Amino acid sequence: MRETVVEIRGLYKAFGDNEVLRGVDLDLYRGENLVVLGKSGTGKSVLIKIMVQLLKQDEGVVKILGQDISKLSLRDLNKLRLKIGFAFQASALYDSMTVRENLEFPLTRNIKNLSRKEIDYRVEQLLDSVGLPQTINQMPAELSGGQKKRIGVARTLILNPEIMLYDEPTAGLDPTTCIDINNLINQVREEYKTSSIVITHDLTCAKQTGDRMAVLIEGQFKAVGSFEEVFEGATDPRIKSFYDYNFIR
Ligand SMILES: Nc1ncnc2c1ncn2[C@@H]1O[C@H](COP(=O)(O)OP(=O)(O)OP(=O)(O)O)[C@@H](O)[C@H]1O
Repeated sequence: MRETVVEIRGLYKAFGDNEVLRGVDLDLYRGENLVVLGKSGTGKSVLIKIMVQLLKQDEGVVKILGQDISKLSLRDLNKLRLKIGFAFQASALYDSMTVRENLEFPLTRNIKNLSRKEIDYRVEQLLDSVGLPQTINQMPAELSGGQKKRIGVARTLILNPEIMLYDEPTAGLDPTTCIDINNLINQVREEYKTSSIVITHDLTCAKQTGDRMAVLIEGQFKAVGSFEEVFEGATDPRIKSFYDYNFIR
């Protein structure tokens, strides 16, 4: 039996007349990478923002690690949020801080009484994991786009999240760097035993990282399954066109 770490049922969200999510059901199983695909503006970011309650749903239930997030006190919600790593579309590093300070920040803000040695160990371990130990004293402005993404992932991992949410991890990167980031997403799963939702437009990223695909169309998941199940022999023209206009390696 697969353990469900995120369970979404009957999720609705509208902004005025704009009905974005119209009955979303989705499960994320422990240890899998689930890719969420959909055209621009279909509500992918809204969905993950609801998962961390940066936005509130109008209707529906989101259970994370067994907890109904809309029923939690702010204190319990904040505790749960620490188990969810949110790797933003832009890497969201603090420009005025070095790489070391960027990584230390979530640690020292959330865990009291860590020794200098423990902090240094954790920062260095994470930088090794993402293959960038040499950047420790650099400023974000000195890093390439791909390096910034890696540091963003390292910073997200520093609190040992059980669930990772990647929002457009390969956006704006050249094809070779995209492959590096896809490999990193897979490596993170192996090394840190995370369960992840990867939001992307990039079908190469989807194919390389995803155990399952979920395609969001008109506010609902219309197809969920392996890459082959969803795309090969797809008859729904909305899914077919998505596939046809992407270049797959
Ligand atoms: N805070 C908000 N207030 C009003 N409308 C919003 C808000 N956030 C999102 N929307 C609207 O919800 C819809 C879905 O937005 P969302 O950012 O989730 O799309 P997306 O699928 O992530 O797109 P992209 O792939 O371009 O990032 C859009 O029409 C957007 O304008």
